Amino acid sequence: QETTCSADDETCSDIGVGASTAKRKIPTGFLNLSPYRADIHYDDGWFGQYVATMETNGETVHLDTFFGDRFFVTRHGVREGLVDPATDEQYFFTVDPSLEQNDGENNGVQFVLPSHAAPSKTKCKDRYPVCAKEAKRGECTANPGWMIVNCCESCELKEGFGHLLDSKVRCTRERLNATIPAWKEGSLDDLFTKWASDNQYVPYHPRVISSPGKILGAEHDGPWIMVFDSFLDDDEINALLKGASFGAGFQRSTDQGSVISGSGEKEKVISTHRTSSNAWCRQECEELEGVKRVSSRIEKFTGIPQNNYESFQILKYQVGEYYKSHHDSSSNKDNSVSGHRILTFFLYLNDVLEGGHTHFTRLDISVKPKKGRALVWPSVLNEDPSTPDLRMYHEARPVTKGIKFAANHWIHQYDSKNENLWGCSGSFA
Ligand SMILES: O=C(O)CCC(=O)C(=O)O
Ligand SMILES: [Fe+2]
Repeated sequence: QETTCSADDETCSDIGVGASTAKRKIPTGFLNLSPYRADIHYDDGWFGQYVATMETNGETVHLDTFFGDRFFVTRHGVREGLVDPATDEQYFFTVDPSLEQNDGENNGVQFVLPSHAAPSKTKCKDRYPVCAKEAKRGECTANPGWMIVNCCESCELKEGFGHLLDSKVRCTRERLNATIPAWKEGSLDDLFTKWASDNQYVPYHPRVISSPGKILGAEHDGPWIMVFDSFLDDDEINALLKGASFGAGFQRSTDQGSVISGSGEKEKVISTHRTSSNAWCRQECEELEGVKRVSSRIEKFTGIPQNNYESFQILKYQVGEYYKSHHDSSSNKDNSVSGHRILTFFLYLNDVLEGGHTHFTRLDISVKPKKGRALVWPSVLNEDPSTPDLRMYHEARPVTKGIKFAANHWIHQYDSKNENLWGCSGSFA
């Protein structure tokens, strides 16, 4: 039978967050007849909360909802709304008592996304009712990437930003003040030579694993690869691990799919190449004392400003999990604003009982995870830092016993802070 609940009833808060009056629970079926995979979002009056994905296979998604709940649908993986082409109105669905069916079998409410539902032809559109309010309080300039893409209409009205929806206009190095490269010819050799020979690095226990001509005590002749066995102390490791649980926490790793909207959004796809989970260290995590110490140490080591770094990405591998062979930068010319990832600082945050080695597949060099160790390698050529070094493919071997925690700190050839702020890196986090 029907259940009722009030705002302080826990069962009311699974989807129908913030109910102020008693709400009646009712199952809703969502059926997708359109050719687009579609995400269902609970309308929280703000930017919505993702609840489920509707496939195009004719299967109904069943959700427990409450009367009064409102939902909207977007194209899967991005926030581009699906609209009725006749009216250009986005599909919203309110769970209304008048829609209740009681035919014995199909009790509840049904929402059908019709076959003609499609992304809007109007590109500069508000995707959320709250856009006007957000634009008014200055969000188009404070958070321009997200806002231009999601609240284009309001940002055009408020700031004249409509033309910036086109990522080719919005995302140029000139516009985003990202024209000075971190490395020129020879910078890479100079840096690794300094790390391997200057006494100031001795406390971090440097070791050259591979170097051109086997110079400076390398085990292998090849591109530069170094480790610092005492790079991190326990406080720093604990800070990174603690910060990993802030925000969204560990999520199954995704890849960037292809660009699917003119504004430059890329779909997130679950990776088969990589079965680990990862968390991004942003905001409060980046404020942690230990985390700040690690990033300023890396900045001091490299002489490359923080603006060129991505946030720490923290990785978790359970038994059997791996990351197959890949290159950390794009393997051809990189026309993105921040350019190639030129250097990877890879940090091991624990000792792994067995497995989990980082293996350079084309060089056949393996590095064992060890708590506090940093593994550092370039992804571009010394002679020309705009060209990827294709010898640097590597993989994370499966963990066979225990668990592995590690962190990436990727450094770009150009400033990446404005690129992120202006929504030019394919993700709008
Ligand atoms: O886990 C490892 O050893 C390597 C991971 C890696 O290459 C990456 O996350 O890009
Ligand atoms: Fe990698």
